[in-house]
Amino acid sequence: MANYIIASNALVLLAFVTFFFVYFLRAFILRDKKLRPKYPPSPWKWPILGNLPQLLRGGPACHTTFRLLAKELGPVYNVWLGGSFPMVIVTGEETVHEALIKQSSVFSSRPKLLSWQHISAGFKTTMTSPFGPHWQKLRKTISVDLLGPSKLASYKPIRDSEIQKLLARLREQAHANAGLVSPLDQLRTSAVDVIMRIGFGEEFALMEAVNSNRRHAKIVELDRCFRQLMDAGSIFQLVIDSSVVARTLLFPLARSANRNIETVADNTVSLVMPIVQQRKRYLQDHPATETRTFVDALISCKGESALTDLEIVWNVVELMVGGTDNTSHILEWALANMVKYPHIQEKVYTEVRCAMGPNLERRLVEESELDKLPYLQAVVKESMRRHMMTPLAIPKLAAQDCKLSGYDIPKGTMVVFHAGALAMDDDIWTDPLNFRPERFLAGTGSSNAPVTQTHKHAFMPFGAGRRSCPGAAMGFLHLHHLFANLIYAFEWGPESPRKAVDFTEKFRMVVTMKNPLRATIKERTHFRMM
Ligand code: HEM
Repeated sequence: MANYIIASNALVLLAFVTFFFVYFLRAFILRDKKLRPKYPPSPWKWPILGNLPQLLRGGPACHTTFRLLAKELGPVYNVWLGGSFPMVIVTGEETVHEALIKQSSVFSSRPKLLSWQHISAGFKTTMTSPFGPHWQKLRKTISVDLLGPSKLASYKPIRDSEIQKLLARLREQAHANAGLVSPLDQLRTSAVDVIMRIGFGEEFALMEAVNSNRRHAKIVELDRCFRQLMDAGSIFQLVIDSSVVARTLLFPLARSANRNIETVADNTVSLVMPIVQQRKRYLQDHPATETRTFVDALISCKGESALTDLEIVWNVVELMVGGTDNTSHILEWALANMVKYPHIQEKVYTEVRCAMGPNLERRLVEESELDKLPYLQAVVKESMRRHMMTPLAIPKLAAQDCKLSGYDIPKGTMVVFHAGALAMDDDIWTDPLNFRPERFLAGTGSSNAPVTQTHKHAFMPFGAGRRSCPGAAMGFLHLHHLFANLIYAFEWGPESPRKAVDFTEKFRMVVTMKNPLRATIKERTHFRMM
């Protein structure tokens, strides 16, 4: 017994001695500054809680808190959310280029956020998948088979018929409400309908003929799931996903947020799975069928690239959410600015009319005419800059130890590239708070070139580098085409002459209007609906 006590005391003593030896050895080695890791600066932090209190005090507008912190700390800094690693925030153009372009293989992975696993079949979707062969195969399928130029062109009849329906719905709503409309709801219905038809195929659209009410109910249900899925990506969720301390402190809230995600995930799967399985059976029975829809392309991945039914469901849902939420909210911001700045609206309208030529019988602005509308395109871009929809993009993960702007970034660090801060940087943009579409046109400014020509990453609403949005071309096409037709068909005015548009922002992970736009519309005199 005595021997046992002596042995265990000796062990404890040895452990202490080893600990202090290692501690002092490390301190001795790191005395030399060159050997000491140089981490990015961070704001003053609380013990254990790190920077959580500052972040939570900033409320939901933490993208603004992050932007303001950059003024104090510089273009790369750490915030501690109570996890094992800090989160690195990047707000500088050169650092974005260094990370996402020059070191793209290091900064092209994603963190495995707890909530994502429920809505990605365990990180098996394009957006959530870590950098590697699975992501590369998915990304290729999406970029070539679903969103390549010829595929985009093939969806034109769908876009045209949905624009007709959108204009008709707005006109109907205006007639019933003395000219007053709520464009967001109409834009969402349209965006969801277009993406459903592209995603699931015309067979889905044909349900309309069979039972229009049932189809509409399904669209509404799916849209509700899409909205809830966007909420699942809120900044609150990001914080509790990445911080043990936040999860522990806010346990009841964190638990209920997780339950919500599980519920919305179950609802989404129960709605989409039957469509996927039905289409799979059809393709098995008709092997010669041409690949047309998102679902078809994902089902046709064979061999090593083959996806399970659940993976197909979540990949198709991800594309649909990407294609609906952004488009409808960006257009809402653009229309709000048209109401606020009638002279800009008039300029857009004049440009569209000139591009349409003298033939006033024409009813829709054609996609082929969009190239003749540089001012309209600049207005859309300025709306995206001024109200950057995804200011923090989607977080990345450092796949290995590396250096960024001279700082050491350990493997496994979550890195957020702050596109919103770049879009409002007053070292890059003149009067960034002002809505000035001209800044995107050549021939303006002292250098006679648009800002984006000299500052490549100043405007990155679709992210940058390997993980940038594969739907950018589709996104711009939908935005320009819809916006041109909305301005060509209607003159947009305020809800009432004395009520200014409320531009207050609401931030979940995307920036939307806190109070959805309500506006009056007047049909343009030349415009005739079929
Ligand atoms: C105006 C519309 C759109 C905007 C503003 C937008 C914005 C973004 C942003 C900011 C990212 C993150 C990029 C990053 O991590 O650096 C992203 C990723 C993504 N977007 Fe979009 N998007 C739009 C439309 C679309 C459309 C139409 C689709 C597909 C139909 C789509 C599918 C995706 C996918 C799959 C990813 C993940 C890419 C990856 O991780 O490899 N998006 N988008």
